[in-house]
Formats: sequence, C-alpha cells, structure tokens
Amino acid sequence: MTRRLITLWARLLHLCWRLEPRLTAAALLVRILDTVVFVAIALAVREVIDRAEAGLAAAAMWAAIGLACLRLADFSTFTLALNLRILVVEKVGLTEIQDGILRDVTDIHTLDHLEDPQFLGRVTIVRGATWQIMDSAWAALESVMLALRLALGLALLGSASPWLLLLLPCAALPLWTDARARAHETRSTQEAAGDVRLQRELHENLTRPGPGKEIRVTGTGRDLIRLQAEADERATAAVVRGAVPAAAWRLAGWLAFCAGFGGLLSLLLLQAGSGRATLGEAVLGITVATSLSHEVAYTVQRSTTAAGAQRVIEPLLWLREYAAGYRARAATWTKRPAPDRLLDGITLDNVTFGYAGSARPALDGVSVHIPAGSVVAVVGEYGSGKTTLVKLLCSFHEPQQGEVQVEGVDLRGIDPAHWRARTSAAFQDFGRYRTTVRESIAFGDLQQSDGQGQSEDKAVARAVAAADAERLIARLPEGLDTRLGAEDGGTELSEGQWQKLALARASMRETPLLLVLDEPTASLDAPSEHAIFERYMARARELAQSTGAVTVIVSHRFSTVAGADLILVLHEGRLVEAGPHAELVRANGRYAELFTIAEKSYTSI
Ligand SMILES: Nc1ncnc2c1ncn2[C@@H]1O[C@H](COP(=O)(O)OP(=O)(O)OP(=O)(O)O)[C@@H](O)[C@H]1O
Repeated sequence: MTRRLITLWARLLHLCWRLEPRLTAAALLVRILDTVVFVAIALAVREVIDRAEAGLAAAAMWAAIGLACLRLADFSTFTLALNLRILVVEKVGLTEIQDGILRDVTDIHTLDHLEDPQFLGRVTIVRGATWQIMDSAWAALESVMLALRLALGLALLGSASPWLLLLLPCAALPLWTDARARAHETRSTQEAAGDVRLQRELHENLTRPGPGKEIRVTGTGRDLIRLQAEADERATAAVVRGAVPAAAWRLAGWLAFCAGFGGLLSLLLLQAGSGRATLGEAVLGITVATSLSHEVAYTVQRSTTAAGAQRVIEPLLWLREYAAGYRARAATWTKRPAPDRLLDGITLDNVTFGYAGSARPALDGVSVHIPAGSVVAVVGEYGSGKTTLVKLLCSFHEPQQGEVQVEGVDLRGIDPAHWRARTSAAFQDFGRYRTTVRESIAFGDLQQSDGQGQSEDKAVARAVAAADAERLIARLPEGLDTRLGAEDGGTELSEGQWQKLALARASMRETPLLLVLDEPTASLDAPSEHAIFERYMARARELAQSTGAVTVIVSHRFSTVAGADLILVLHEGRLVEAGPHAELVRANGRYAELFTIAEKSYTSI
C-alpha cells in the first residue's frame, strides 16, 4: 500500500504541475520561502540581542526593523502558501479525481461494475472525498518540508546548546502518540460505518417525495425517525469509544513534549545566568523552541491528513486498477465495426448469463434466431429474464456460455462503441435530465449536432413526432426550451411525460440496427400507448427496409405484443416458446395462458 500511495501522491503532484504549473510553482516557492523566513527570524533575534548587549544601539535597531519585516513576511508566506495550495487542490482535484472516476466508470462498456455493490460503494466514498485525496498529496509533501524546518530549527537550537537537541525525541513523541490515537479513531469509524449508512438512508427516505408517499400511507414516519435516531446514537457512541483513548494518547504525547520543553529551556536560562551562553543565544533558544511546538503541531496535523487519507485512497486505487485491468483486456481485443445493415439478423446460440452473487442464471440456454427487419416481442412473468435478454443484445453484459451473433459474428468481436452507435434504446429505468427539453432529447444522438443546430433541430422534431410528444411539448411554457426539474426552478414532469421524453431520446438515431423498447410505455395511459406503438411499428418497418433493423419490445401489454412478427416467451430464464401470436395461441401453451389471463383482467375492468 505504501508504495502505491507514494506513487499516487507523486502522480497527483505531477498533475498539479502539468495542469496548473504557475500556481503549483508559486505554492512550492512560497513554502520554501516560509522555511527561509523561519530560520532568518531566529537568527535576527540573536543579532538584535547580541548587538544590544554589545552597546551597538543603531545596529540593534536595524536588526530589530529587519526582525519586524521578517515577522510580517512569516505571516504573509504562511497564509499565501495555504491559499495557493487550496486553489491548486480545488482546481486539479475536480478535474483529475472526479472526472477521472467518471471517465473510468463510463469507459467500461459493460454494466457489470454498475451492478456490483463493491464497485458502487467505492465510487460513493471517492466522490465524497475528492478534496481529501488531493489534499493528502500536498500534506505528504508539506510533511517532508515541515520535517526539514524542524531539522533546521533543531540545528539552531543545537548551536545555542547541544542539550537542546534532546528536544528532538520530545518533538517525535507527539508524532508517535498521534499515530496511536489515529488507530483508535480508524477502528471506531469502521465500527460506526454501518450505522452511519443506515442513518443516512433513513434520513433520505424521510425527506424524499418518492418514499415519502409510502411512509405517509403506512404511517411509519415516527418509527423511522426513531430508528434513524437509534442508528445515529449507536454511531456516535462508537465514535466516542474511539475518541476517548485517542484524546488520552494525544494528551500524553503533548504532556511529555511540554515537560521536556520546559526542562530544557530552564537549562538554557541557567547556562545564560552562569555566563556559559550569551543572552542572545538564550533568547534564540527560547524563540526557536517556542515556535518548535507550533512546528510539531502543524507537522502532526499535516502528516495526520496525509496518513488519514489512506481510508479514501484505497477505494480510489482499487477503482483505478479495476479500470486499468479493463483497459488492458480491451487493448487485446481485435474488434470489427458493426455491419452496415442487417441481412441475416441476430442469433442467440445457447446463451446463459447469471448476475454476480445470484444462485440461478437469469438466462439459461436461450437459442433463437431473430430475422433481419423483424419486430420481436419478449414476454414473461416478472423476473423471467426479459430485461436481461435485452441487455445482452445491447452488449451491456457478455454471456457466460453461448454467443449472441450479429450476422453470424459473435457480438464480443464487434466494437462496442460501433454497436452502441447503431443501437436505439428506451429502458424502463430511463434517465431524467434536468436540462432543457431540447437537450434532454438531443442526448439520444449527440452526433446529430452540426454546430449550427439545424440538423439537430430537425432530428429533435422527428424524434418528438416518433414519441407522440408534440402535444406535451406544445403545452410546456417555453416548448423545447423549457428547463426541466422543479428542484432547479424548472418545470416538473409527470412520470408518463418523463417517459415520453425518454422515448423521443431513443428515436434520435436515424439508422439503428437494433431498436429496443423495454417497457417503454409502462407509465402511459392506454390511448398514449396505442398512439406510440402505431408510430413505432411504422418506424420499425421503415428501418427494416433501410437497415434491416431488428426491433425488440418488452411489454406486459398483449395488445402491443400481438402485433409482433415473433414473440419470445421466457419463464425462469428459459425460452419456453417462440413464434407469432396466432401460432402461440393455437399451441395453447404458456403464451396462451398468459394471454387469457391478460384478456380476462382487461374485460373485467
Ligand atoms: N443487477 C442484478 N443483480 C442481480 N440479479 C439481478 C439483477 N438484475 C436482475 N436480476 C435477477 O435476474 C432475474 C431476471 O431479471 P430481469 O430484470 O431480466 O427480469 P424481467 O423479466 O425483465 O423482470 P421485470 O418484468 O420485472 O422487468 C431476476 O431473478 C432478477 O432478480
């Protein structure tokens, strides 16, 4: 860990140098100047007193003026060094750590990491600790520089009296006891982590509109408040359990330092009294030794910052290595571009896939050929594997057995970026972008923007029509320029309206080879759903002609499903039936059963 840590710090400091060379150089120079001023002050004190003792009033006065200037410089360099460091840390930290993690997260073309709690937990830790991580690199550098200052201070003390060098072990004591204190604090923070998470989750549930509805209906508000208060109390108790011995260790360290400090100063004054040292040397000793306590305190503080950041740096290093491992594997792949158009179609050959930690595969030995240009509906009970099938088609996951083939080529051999560029998809857990309506839709295909906004405008208008969203846009206060999201002072949309925007987004691409609609109308009323499917079917047929695109619809609504060319019926991850509606009804199997249940519930409404 130590080597990786030092490498990371060196990398972060190098980045500061590369991204903010002037600020970084200034911060370092001021820090060095600070050390020079520190030594100069001690020497100036000796000069003032020695000259005064020798009766050189004018020389003593000039030395005193110099000392005053140095004091002013000391204050200015300290504050300046601090502010410069804060500026560099803020500027580079945001670019390197926040953006770097986001790049790593999005560059991985599969979704496995985003469904892995270990990965997500680490992302959350790093997101909240950007400043701490970046500052720790500076704290490590400053600890080295401060140690240098301490050494210089001690050398000056040694020149006043070699006895004062005994202050060195005294100065080291608080550093050692601080490390012990930190160990207690780390243990108690780890003990409290579970309750802190629980408390935050409960607090969030109590203050968010979504869970807020459920809490009001079930009347569990008071109970949840009690639970979060209990979690908070347990977390605080754990932290206090660690804080008490930590405070005792620190106190012991400082008491030892103060005892040594007091004893050695007395010794210096005795030596001055007996004429074995000049008054200037005695005052020099007192000045340096006094500021030494501040030096030690600041060195402890900065080295604590550097060492304390290990807790948040470990997740960052883990995430970096995860992404680097992915990049190394990706570099060995020879990927071909997606075909220009589909002539044969997509084939699933004995595809099996299970999520990490799940006992049973979500898809189990699925084999089917989806002809080019066809509209396919996927049906089945909740949890039967419909979304998983769609995710494999989009290459979000790779099968653990079998292959997804596009025109006879394993999808793993096709460049994911190319395949995505030829995929249009609307998912049930769609995004809600708090931008303008136009931007929210245009995200569906950022390639369409020609810099003038003209082709983008045309594409957005076409996508709005495809999603049957013209009336929705017309009713918004500023049409396509309406800013979305009440939390940011914009217009809030209903669930169905957000879903229409997601559908429009999924209609932006002009020449997809795969068009996916995973429960795309779940939040819409029946007439809206009907209107949208009419338009989508028309688009699917158009695309079938132009690119041979395959359209895959996941739906629980049989009015929609019945119009598909091919219906895939999944049950507990297995493909139990496949064929057109009439054939499956005639077969009187699983599909017919589901269809009859759906019809009955519809007629009984
Ligand atoms: N991210 C995940 N991690 C672990 N298991 C998962 C994950 N997503 C889905 N599963 C499991 O895989 C199985 C298939 O899920 P999938 O979402 O594909 O079903 P579905 O038919 O689309 O369900 P629904 O109709 O509810 O959307 C389920 O048993 C589910 O619990």
